[in-house]
Amino acid sequence: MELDFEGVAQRVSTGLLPGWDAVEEHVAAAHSRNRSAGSGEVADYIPILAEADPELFGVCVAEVDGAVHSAGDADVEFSIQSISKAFVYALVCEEFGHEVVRDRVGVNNTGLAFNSVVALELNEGHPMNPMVNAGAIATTALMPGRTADDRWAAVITGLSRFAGRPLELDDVVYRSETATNHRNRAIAGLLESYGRIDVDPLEIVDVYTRQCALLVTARDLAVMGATLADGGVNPVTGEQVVSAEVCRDTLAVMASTGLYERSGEWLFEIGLPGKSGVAGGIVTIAPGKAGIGVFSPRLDSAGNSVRGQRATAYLSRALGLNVFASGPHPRRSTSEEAR
Ligand SMILES: NC(=O)CC[C@H](N)C(=O)O
Repeated sequence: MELDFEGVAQRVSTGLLPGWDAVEEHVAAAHSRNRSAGSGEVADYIPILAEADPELFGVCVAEVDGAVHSAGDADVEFSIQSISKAFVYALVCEEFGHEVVRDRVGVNNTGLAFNSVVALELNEGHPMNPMVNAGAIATTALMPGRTADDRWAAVITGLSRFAGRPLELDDVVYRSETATNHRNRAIAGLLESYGRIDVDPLEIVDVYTRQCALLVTARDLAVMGATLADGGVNPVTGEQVVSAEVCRDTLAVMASTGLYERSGEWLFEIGLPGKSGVAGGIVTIAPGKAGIGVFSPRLDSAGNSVRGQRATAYLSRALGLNVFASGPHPRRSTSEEAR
């Protein structure tokens, strides 16, 4: 797409959340209304994830002014899994800029499952977007560093800055996925065969597997999301983690591909950029307003948390976050128009 933005400033969207008490009340309601929603299955293709307590359920909203509201198991740790893809993508965008990342990794939905090999083959090895495994592995391969260890260090440091605290690896999850990630190794091998990565495929899958095994809480996800909602400034630590342009680009990709082949449905119901992970987390961003972090391990067939989707949908509606929702602008009075 050839576009011309020369001399056109990016205007910032405005709008406020309701007051502190109302947000607090709605976060509690998002939890209580969905606490007994029982459908979905805990992921088991990574063996250790099958052991998660399916009843865990946490909801958290972090506002861009630093206020944090939570309900339920918002401080229980779980592995970040695919949610990491959005934040690693932001770090790589910060490093290389809009065009390079758009051309190398892509921004279009595959319409296929997150771990699809067919999607790669159908697109001549182009990874398509950073939120599916192929694009995420290609993105992790762009992280700065000479060795796999350097890249891993850059991932853990970068994601910790988004969370505002030092994140740690869940070694058990990492080892469980390493023993079973043959499909991701196949994807990385294909990426190499198509000349789409310049690093050792097995080494980069290892960094990617570690990145997915970082431990976070729903609260961390809310703060990480709020950083993307706040022009790249972590609202709790005050640190500028990435630029505002990078946030805009990352959120656009999340909106179109963050929930894989269910992204259209997500946008239709919730109207916000989000990213899910198979451990049961979802991060959602209301630009200029807040980040939402939810966690509950039971998933739908696309790998998205059932209670998490329900709680986020409630919050989007109740807090007025859907970016497509508008009301009629107050009309000018006839006397004003006559002037
Ligand atoms: N959807 C996910 O969360 C998938 C992440 C997982 N680590 C994988 O690569 O399969």
